[in-house]
Amino acid sequence: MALPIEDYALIGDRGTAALVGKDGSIDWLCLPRFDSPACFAALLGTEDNGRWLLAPADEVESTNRRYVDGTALLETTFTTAGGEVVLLDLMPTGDGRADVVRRLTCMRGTVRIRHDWVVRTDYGRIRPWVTREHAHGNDLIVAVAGPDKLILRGPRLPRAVGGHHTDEFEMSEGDEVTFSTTWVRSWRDIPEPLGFDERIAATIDAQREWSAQSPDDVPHADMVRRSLLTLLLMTHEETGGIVAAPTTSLPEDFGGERNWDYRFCWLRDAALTLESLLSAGYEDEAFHWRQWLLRAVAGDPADLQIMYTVDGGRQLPELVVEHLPGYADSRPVRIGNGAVSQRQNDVLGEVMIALELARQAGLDETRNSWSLQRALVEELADHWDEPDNGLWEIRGPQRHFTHSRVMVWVAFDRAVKAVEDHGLEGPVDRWRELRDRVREEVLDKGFDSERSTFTQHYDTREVDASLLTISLVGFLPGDDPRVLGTIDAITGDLMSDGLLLRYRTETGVDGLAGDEHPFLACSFWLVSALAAAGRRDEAAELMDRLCGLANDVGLLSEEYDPAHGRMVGNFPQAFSHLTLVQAALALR
Ligand SMILES: OC[C@H]1O[C@H](O[C@H]2O[C@H](CO)[C@@H](O)[C@H](O)[C@H]2O)[C@H](O)[C@@H](O)[C@@H]1O
Repeated sequence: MALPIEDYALIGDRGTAALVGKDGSIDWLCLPRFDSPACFAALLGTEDNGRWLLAPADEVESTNRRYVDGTALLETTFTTAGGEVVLLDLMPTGDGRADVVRRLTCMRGTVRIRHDWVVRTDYGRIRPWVTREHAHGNDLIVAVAGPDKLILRGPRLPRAVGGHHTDEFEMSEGDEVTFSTTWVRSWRDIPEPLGFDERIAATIDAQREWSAQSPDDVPHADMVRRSLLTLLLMTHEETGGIVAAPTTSLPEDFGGERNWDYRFCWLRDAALTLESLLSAGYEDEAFHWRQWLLRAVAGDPADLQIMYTVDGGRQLPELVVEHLPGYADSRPVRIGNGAVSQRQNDVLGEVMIALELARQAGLDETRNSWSLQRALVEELADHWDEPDNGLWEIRGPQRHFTHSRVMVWVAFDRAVKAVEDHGLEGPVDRWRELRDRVREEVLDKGFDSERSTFTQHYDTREVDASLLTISLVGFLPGDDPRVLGTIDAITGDLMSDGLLLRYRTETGVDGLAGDEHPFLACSFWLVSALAAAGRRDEAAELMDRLCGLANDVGLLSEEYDPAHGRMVGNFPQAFSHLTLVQAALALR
């Protein structure tokens, strides 16, 4: 059975990423890309759905984990009655290969190690054909199934027992062994072995150099650095696509149906990620992502999707993986995401904010990049008053969500600014007129003057935590009485054990059964909104609490269950980490 979500840590090579458990088992890995089928899928099933374990065979007295400073290399220290062994896990970056490297070093005494290599391709369903071979001067194990070939290398190879490859061996103080699993397309030759020391050193150097730019003058600077590195791991190096999370179907409600696939590039999540990276001083990523965006949305602006595959593809149909029981029995396990065909009117606003920040950071518009933005704004100008599914991607009826309407205002506002402040060309009078019209409409229809709060949509008196962004995007000042009233209404209605829910599911607005837990990004937005309102002490106090919810290696999932002190939902989630960075910057 899978571990609690918080007992996993992330390693990755910016092509894909793996979850490594505190018990030394890699329980989730999709190869070669974030959205490829998993070949280790024990996270959503059992060991028989694929995993790679390296850990003491004897009882472990204590386990300590940390990332090697300034990097995403994971070090797990296991202490047993007999001694201590350190497991280093990484996926080397920058070489275009797909390898997982695991190095065990015995620091003290004697430790017996258990090795279990279980490859199951196609999301844990297919047992590959496994053979022992000899190539490049070494024995190795090769697992082949359909398009996939996985190669296990190491000084001591496990033997086939009941569909697993297992082994036990003893390590004494000073001993070191390094194993690797390499993925290639099944029709390719077995690649050269890695120079482990050189690849480990190069990966450390590259990640340290990148993370050294992370701001030090912010509260929780270590968490900010870890968040930025985590966002980097979710940015596909070759294409520039940014995934919302590297997992699918970690439940929002244990045992429930709220299980979604996040291994795709949402324009919203990616634009917000970019906004955080730019605000923290990372500018190179902006160019890369803008190129991804230009390719992904190229074509008729009417065909704009709210999410794409990592390479900008448009097909991600939502399917159910029947053979996986799901994390903590939470069915269905889904791949693909039906929200792809939704109308979400906020998305262009988020994209325009990110691109405005990129301009401010000195990234010049090319003829192509501006004409695309202009075409998208024009498309919105023709459809700006249509109802939508909102940023929470509700599966109930479409509505005029106030947050979406505010973000429509943002899209026109940033388009106007592009003309006024950056000298770009466009029908600015039309955009200005629409901007002002939608603003009046929001203030009229999206505000409940009796309660002195903005509302979730135009036909309700309910609130929604997304309304906290109203001041953050510049629609109203942070200390405007309507913003302050909204903060109070949201904290009054949506607080659960000191953390914010997105909205009240009891109203049935989202069209789903079951309930959910506080959504961490909303509480980070509250930190930013309180800071903008001048309530810095409250903001700082909440920020301290939120940072304290991260697991032992600084990672956050999508939601948190305060009653049981457990992480919930896909993990780690870009939304949580990017709003953490924004909140820390708001408190700078
Ligand atoms: O809550 C129902 C919806 O949950 C997912 O959407 C959430 O995650 C997205 C990716 O991080 C984020 O952009 C969105 O704002 C969140 O609500 C899921 O992708 C949807 O299919 C689902 O309806």
